[in-house]
Amino acid sequence: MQVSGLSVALGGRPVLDGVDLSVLPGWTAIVGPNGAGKSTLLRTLAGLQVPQAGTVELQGRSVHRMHVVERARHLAWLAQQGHTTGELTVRETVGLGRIAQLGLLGTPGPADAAVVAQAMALTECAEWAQRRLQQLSGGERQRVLLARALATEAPLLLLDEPTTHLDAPHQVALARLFDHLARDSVQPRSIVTVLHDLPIALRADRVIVLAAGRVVTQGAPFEAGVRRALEEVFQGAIRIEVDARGRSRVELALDEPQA
Ligand SMILES: Nc1ncnc2c1ncn2[C@@H]1O[C@H](COP(=O)(O)OP(=O)(O)OP(=O)(O)O)[C@@H](O)[C@H]1O
Repeated sequence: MQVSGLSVALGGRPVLDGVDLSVLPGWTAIVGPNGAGKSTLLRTLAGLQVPQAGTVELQGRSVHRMHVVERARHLAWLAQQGHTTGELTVRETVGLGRIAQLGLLGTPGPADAAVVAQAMALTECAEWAQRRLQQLSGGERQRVLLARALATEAPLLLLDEPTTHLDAPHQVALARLFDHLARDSVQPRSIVTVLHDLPIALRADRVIVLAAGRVVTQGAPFEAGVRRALEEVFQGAIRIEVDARGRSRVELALDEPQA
């Protein structure tokens, strides 16, 4: 995906200001302070927010000009407050993801059921297949909505705060799942996540630091420029160090006096 000169204004205020970036294969984490424009950027990449200027292209075509079902075949989007119909069961909800491949009128067959079952297994929600969404906790619902996104088989996943509501083991499992999906030998996916959770974000292949509607920097989490940009945009409230294995480790600067 190629993004050029993207500018978005909401309520008469500029929210994104000339954003240029390329979504490369692998896992990309978008991070930055509250109000930086992260969700707006993701919505615009997903074709849901029309920009005042600039383009978002997938394989040379504007996502904003694609028909909604065609777009769903190319990319899956998970909202920060994911929309669900509480009356549906988990299996039915995940099954909705198949509309991306079948269209609105298609009839799912055994191959579709297998994709749905695999998506539920990957996010560990298969054991609730018959339960209704309204009977699930926030974290459980989040995993079902992620399974719905996986069931689309779209090669690009745009996920807004996918770790929200998840307990620590499931956050870790999700980071491993993103690694696994990005490196799958049969069906590798590009994954873009908006994340406040910096320890998870720093496990991504690539980090985009956004502040005040602009890309401050982008690169691998171990790059000094990325670490410096993060410490700066978060105003010294975090410290990032690189460990012996070359991994970036983040810590809240709880014991240091704030300037
Ligand atoms: N519908 C809207 N009308 C006017 N302003 C909006 C609207 N939606 C968002 N904004 C403003 O746009 C800016 C960016 O919002 P956005 O949700 O993209 O930020 P974010 O980086 O995802 O923030 P957070 O980390 O708090 O989720 C904020 O200042 C927000 O108040």
